[in-house]
Amino acid sequence: MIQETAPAPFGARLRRAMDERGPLCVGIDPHASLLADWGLNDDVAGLARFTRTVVEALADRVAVLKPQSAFFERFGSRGLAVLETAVVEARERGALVLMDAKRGDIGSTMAAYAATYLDPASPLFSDAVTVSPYLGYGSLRPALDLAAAQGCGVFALALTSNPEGAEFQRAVREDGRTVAATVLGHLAAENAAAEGLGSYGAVVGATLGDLSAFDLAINGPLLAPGIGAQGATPADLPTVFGDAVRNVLPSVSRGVLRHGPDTGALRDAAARCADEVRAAIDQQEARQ
Ligand SMILES: O=C(O)c1cc(=O)[nH]c(=O)n1[C@@H]1O[C@H](COP(=O)(O)O)[C@@H](O)[C@H]1O
Repeated sequence: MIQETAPAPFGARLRRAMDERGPLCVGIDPHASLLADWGLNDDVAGLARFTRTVVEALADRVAVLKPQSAFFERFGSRGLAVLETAVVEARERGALVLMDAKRGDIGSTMAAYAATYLDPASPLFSDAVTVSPYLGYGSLRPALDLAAAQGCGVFALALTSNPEGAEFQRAVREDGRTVAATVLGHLAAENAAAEGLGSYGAVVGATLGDLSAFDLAINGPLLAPGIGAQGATPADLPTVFGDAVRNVLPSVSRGVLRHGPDTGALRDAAARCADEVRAAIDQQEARQ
C-alpha cells in the first residue's frame, strides 16, 4: 500500500531554507528597463532569457525566489509559459517559490486563485502566494485552507512598502484597531497552533520606519520588500521590526537584478545582501 505522507508545512520549510541559505528572497521582476539594461529585447524571448538567467544564477542558493506575475502576464499566454517553466526549474533547484500575484476576491473566486497557485496539479503550483485581504480577511479562507492541505504558505498584505498604503492600512476601525492590526491579528490566530514558524505570513515593508505601534509577533514570516530600489537597507531591519526581526524574510528585486546579466555578479549581489541581513539580525538578537 502506498503511504500518503503529508507535505511538510511551509513555515518549517522556510525556516530551514533561511537557516541554510540565508534569510533572503530575491524577486524576479523583469521590468522593461531591466531587459534593456541587460541588452535584451522587450519581448518574450528577452523575458525568457532574463528569467532563465536569474533562475540558473540563484535558485540553487537563495532561500526564496519571488516571481512578480504581472511582468509575465503582460506578454499573455507565452509570458505565462515562461513563468511556468521558471517556477518548476526554480523549485527543482531547491529554491522555495513565492508567487507574487497579490490576488484577492470573493471566496468562491478566491478558490480558483488558490487552485491556480496552491494545487499541485496546476502548472503554476508554487510554495506560497501573496494575497490581498481587502475583500475581508475571511474571503481568503479557500487559499488559507488549500495552503494548509498542501504544505504551502500564504502572505497577506498588511503594511505595504508604498507610501499610498497607509490611507487604507492605517485606517482605524470602530473597535479602535487599524485595518493592518486586524490583518496581523488574523494571521497570528492562524499561526497559533504551529510548531516553530507558522505558514501564514504578513507583508510588511522595510521602508516604514519604527513599527512598534503594531504587534508583529504573528508567529509567521514577515515578507519585507523595499530594500534596494525603494530606499530601505538591511541595517534598517532592527528599527522596523524590533524583536520580530528573526521572522523577517527581506525581499529585494531590482537591487539584485541590476547586477545582471553576469551570473557571478548576480550571485555576489545576493550573497552580499543575505550577509548584511544576517548581520543586522544578529545585532538585534545580541541586544535582546
Ligand atoms: O508583495 C510584495 O512583494 C510587495 C509588497 C509591498 O508592500 N511592496 C513591494 O514592493 N512588493 C513587491 O516587491 C517588489 C519590490 O521590487 P524592488 O523595489 O525592485 O525591490 C515588487 O515586485 C513589488 O511588487
